[in-house]
Amino acid sequence: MNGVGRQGQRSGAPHHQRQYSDNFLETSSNGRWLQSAGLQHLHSNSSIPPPSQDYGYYGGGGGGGGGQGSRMYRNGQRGYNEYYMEPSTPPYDSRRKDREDSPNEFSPGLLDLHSFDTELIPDMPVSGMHDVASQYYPSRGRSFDDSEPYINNKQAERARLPENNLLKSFAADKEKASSVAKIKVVVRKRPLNKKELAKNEEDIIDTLSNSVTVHETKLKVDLTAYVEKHEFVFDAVLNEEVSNDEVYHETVEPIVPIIFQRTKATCFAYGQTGSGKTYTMKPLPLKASRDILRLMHHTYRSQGFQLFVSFFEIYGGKLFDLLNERKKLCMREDGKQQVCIVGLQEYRVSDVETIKELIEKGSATRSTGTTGANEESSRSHAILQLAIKRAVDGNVSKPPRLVGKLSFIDLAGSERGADTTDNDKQTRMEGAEINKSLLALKECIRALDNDQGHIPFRGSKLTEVLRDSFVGDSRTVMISCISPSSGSCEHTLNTLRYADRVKSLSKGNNSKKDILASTLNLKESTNVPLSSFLPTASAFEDDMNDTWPVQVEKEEYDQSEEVYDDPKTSWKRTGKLQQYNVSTSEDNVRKPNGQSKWMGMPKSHSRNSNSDDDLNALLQEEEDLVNAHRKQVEDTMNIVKEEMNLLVEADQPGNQLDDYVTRLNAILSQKAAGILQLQNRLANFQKRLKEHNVLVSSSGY
Ligand SMILES: Nc1ncnc2c1ncn2[C@@H]1O[C@H](COP(=O)(O)OP(=O)(O)OP(=O)(O)O)[C@@H](O)[C@H]1O
Repeated sequence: MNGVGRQGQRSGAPHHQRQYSDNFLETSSNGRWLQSAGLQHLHSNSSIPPPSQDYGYYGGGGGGGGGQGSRMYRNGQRGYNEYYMEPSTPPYDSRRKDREDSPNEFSPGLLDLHSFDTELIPDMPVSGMHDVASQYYPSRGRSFDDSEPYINNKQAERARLPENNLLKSFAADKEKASSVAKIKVVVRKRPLNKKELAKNEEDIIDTLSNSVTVHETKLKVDLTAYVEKHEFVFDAVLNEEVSNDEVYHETVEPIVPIIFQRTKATCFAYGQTGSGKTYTMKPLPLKASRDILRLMHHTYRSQGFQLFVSFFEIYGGKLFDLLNERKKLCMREDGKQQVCIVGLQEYRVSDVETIKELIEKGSATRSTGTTGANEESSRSHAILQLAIKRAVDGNVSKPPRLVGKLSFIDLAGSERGADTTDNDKQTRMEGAEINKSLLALKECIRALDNDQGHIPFRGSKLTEVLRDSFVGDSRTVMISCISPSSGSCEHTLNTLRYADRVKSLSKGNNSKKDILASTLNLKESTNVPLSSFLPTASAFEDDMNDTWPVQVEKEEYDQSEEVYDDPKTSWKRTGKLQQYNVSTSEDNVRKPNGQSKWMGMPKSHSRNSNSDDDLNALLQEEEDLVNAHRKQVEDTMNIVKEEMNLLVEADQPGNQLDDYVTRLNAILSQKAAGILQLQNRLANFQKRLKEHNVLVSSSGY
């Protein structure tokens, strides 16, 4: 079964090879993120390296391209540094001695509660905003490296436009930034690995556009096999052929410009052990740094922005500085509930080479071990932060204040109790701690999902760090990594369900898209006999175009019971549902006054809905709807059961197990009550329908 991912979607674009054979000279997408941030004028085509190539620098499966990639990187980098960077040499090299003496060049700063300001700098005037590129080179394709020689008189004149024009340009960037989704959830499927191939494990994941389908083989009581299909829709789904470059384009690239707009952004990878989190996360900070430096040295030139890097891990519930010989760190909360990490060293950097070395050093220091599922498993949560700072009021004698921050979190992999039987005591203890923190993360997600006033961020060190990602003017990208193998089916479903839950958190911001996505997800879990298990692209398309989204959206969003109480209006609204395509009509978006799209359907579509066929179809749809909901509730219960298992793993002295159990029990009862309510509604619906039937036949229809 071949997954068809985003590649297929990009018509006309050259087909990307796997990570190890990336097209190093590919420029078609170089300007995409700039475009998305309204900065397309910075698009480069020549003397600097493209912003997001994968240089094969990091190991793993991508190693094949290392040689060429590294060469390309060095060549390109030279050109880049010549223009923008102070001369730089690696941080721990004796050749650097002269630079190390200069605190401005490469200065590890010891951070404490006072100097590590997690609070963003107040909005500052942007006088003297240096936006040469947007003034001089509005067209795509011009490299900003060679901007100066091309300035002609007209352009120079434009450059002298009053300052309020520059302010407008800044405001436009800001506006563009606000259009980036608050939470973006992306799924990445990795290829089958050697171990899985050796065991003849099947690829059970299909991807199409931004939907992913898991084909779960199950047995009936009479032992006949059948396949249960679980469908999910996310903001993006990346299949096994997608390169790390493409992952960057899809995830981090659009949020890079936003951190100059006083925003904290976080990208984290989630998934079972061995699913590809580290492989996915490792290249991202370097790619982002490259883009940040470009912006700093061009669009925001002379603005006094500085870039700082820090890298630490959470291992066994404790924090360690990965750039300072694993020094133990403390986490504190200040009066404004901002989390500060006392003692964390952060490095001021101004060139990509240095950042690369810091990342490599930190990664090498990270705690890894071997688990049953991954020989080089990350046993900690690693957090790499890129902070943009600026001197307040241009006063360089004062410590610079934080402008924005981009955090990369490579979570340790989740494991089931069943996977850990081969592990030694240490590994099991680590696993318990990892599961405990992931459980705390899920608790927070659930609390946010339920709009609970209290979000238990203090449940673990991990959630304390992640607090920034979910509150205030933040942007979050979650990359859910999944294995394609049949042996990982249960894990994969758990990962996708939680990803789905995180996605639902962004509904408020991105209503139309998310409503559609969310409703489509409710189509998941359709049973099909094994014999009919022949998925095709067209079959998927058919599925996507049916009427489910409309119905489920109503079920999910319409809290107004009166919509159901009036059979007459209900009939008018629901007749010929197939004609309404959720994804295209503005009317379909839920209105602020609580009315659903149903109330706003065009009259011309509301007429001929009185035939028996329609009645039966409607009844069938309603039944299907309730069944789908019931299935979803069952799935939720399965998740809770799975969490119970995690809980047992996390059962360490001092953990408040009872609290967890009580909360999980409450969720279970709530879900059970939900099922009951749905059943009652169905019964009520059927009763009203029968009455209506009688009415319709007696009136001569
Ligand atoms: N998309 C991919 N293409 C090729 N190889 C991959 C891909 N994703 C992961 N791999 C390979 O799979 C193995 C496991 O990946 P990785 O270490 O990133 O998993 P992980 O989720 O970080 O695991 P853990 O949680 O145990 O640290 C590595 O050898 C990696 O190179």
